[in-house]
Amino acid sequence: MADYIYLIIGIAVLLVGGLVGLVTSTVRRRGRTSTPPAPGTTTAEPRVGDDAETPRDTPTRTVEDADLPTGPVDTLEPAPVLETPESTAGRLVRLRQRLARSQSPLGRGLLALLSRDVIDEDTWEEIEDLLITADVGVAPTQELVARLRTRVKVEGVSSASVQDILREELVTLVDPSLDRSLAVDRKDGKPAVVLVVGVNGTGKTTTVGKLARVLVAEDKQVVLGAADTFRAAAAEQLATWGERVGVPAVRGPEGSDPASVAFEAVRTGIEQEADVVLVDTAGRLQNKAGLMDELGKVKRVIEKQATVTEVLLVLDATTGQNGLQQARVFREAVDVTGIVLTKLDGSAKGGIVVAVQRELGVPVKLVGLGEGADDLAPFDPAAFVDALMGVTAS
Ligand SMILES: Nc1nc2c(ncn2[C@@H]2O[C@H](COP(=O)(O)OP(=O)(O)OP(=O)(O)O)[C@@H](O)[C@H]2O)c(=O)[nH]1
Repeated sequence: MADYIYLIIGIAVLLVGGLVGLVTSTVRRRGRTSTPPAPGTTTAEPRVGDDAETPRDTPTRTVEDADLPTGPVDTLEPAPVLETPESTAGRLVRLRQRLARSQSPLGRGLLALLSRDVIDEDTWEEIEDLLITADVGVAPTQELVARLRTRVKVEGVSSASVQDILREELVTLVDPSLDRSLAVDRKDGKPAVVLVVGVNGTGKTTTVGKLARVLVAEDKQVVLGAADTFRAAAAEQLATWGERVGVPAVRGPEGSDPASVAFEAVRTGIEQEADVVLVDTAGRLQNKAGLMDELGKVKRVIEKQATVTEVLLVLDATTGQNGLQQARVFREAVDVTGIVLTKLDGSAKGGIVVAVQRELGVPVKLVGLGEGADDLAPFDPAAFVDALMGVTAS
């Protein structure tokens, strides 16, 4: 009897052992043949040392409840949605008010002084001080005060006439006769080329981006050239400005020759039959000779293919005399044809418009009035003076 029991136990042990061996080898075989999980995904099977799955609070859905895709699944990236830049007319109305807010202390101050019952020598001195504090510059200030003195003496000082006299004389000072149009039309069957120069931090790259938007709003086809190869982020920044409005940006590796990037950008512009190529440059002011070499070379290289139709110098309105010093250095390095005065929204010293035009003998063509993408406007002397005097309706 005992023999039988031992025999049955023995057979049972063999059977269980065989069964366990069979199951293990099947599992191993399955593990070898299954495809490895895609990167970033987790396997469903727990492994040694794995924690148990966190219990889920939400009720599980049955297959019938789940929303199944009805059509083919689209795996393509959605096309980027291009922005529509604000039209020039629209931005002028908006920016005029901003200009008036920042510049009104000068206009209001002048008007208050000229409206005094008696305008004596002290008053004229106060007027002079006010103009000089607003960065108008000594010579233009003296000129303006001389003209105001004469007219006040001849025409009297009723409050209405004083306002008119001041307005007219300020417009004359800003010089409405200067040609402020931008040379951005194709020339000789080639794109116009605008070289944008200025010290880093003045808002140069931002201005190129904003200007591209102004031109796109005018239905122009634009190509950007990131010839500021000194700072890698500048090229990146410019490319982003371009992408937002569907404008291509030609860039080179960090530290590469700015002239070769400018050349490539113009070549691309010619190939694509663009209207304008806007070239951003690095304006390191380490010394005048270096700056002249760099900008001179960029210009020469561009002109092997197309004419540089415009050289815009970007100046920060908040830097006052420092900005004028920069203007002098750049004027010697390259033929500046227009000035872009940025950050006028952050400075109550709008007189810099007058001073910088006198210094360079070239007009302010554009003004930057904020960090927004469409906060760049053409400079209009009459609108500027109206803003100074708090008149925003014209
Ligand atoms: N408030 C105000 N800020 C401005 C204006 N224009 C530019 N900025 C700001 O000025 C800063 C410098 O602008 P950038 O365009 O990077 O200056 P940059 O001269 O190109 O400098 P790099 O790229 O180093 O060559 C940014 O924060 C801009 O948003 C403006 O009209 N008003």
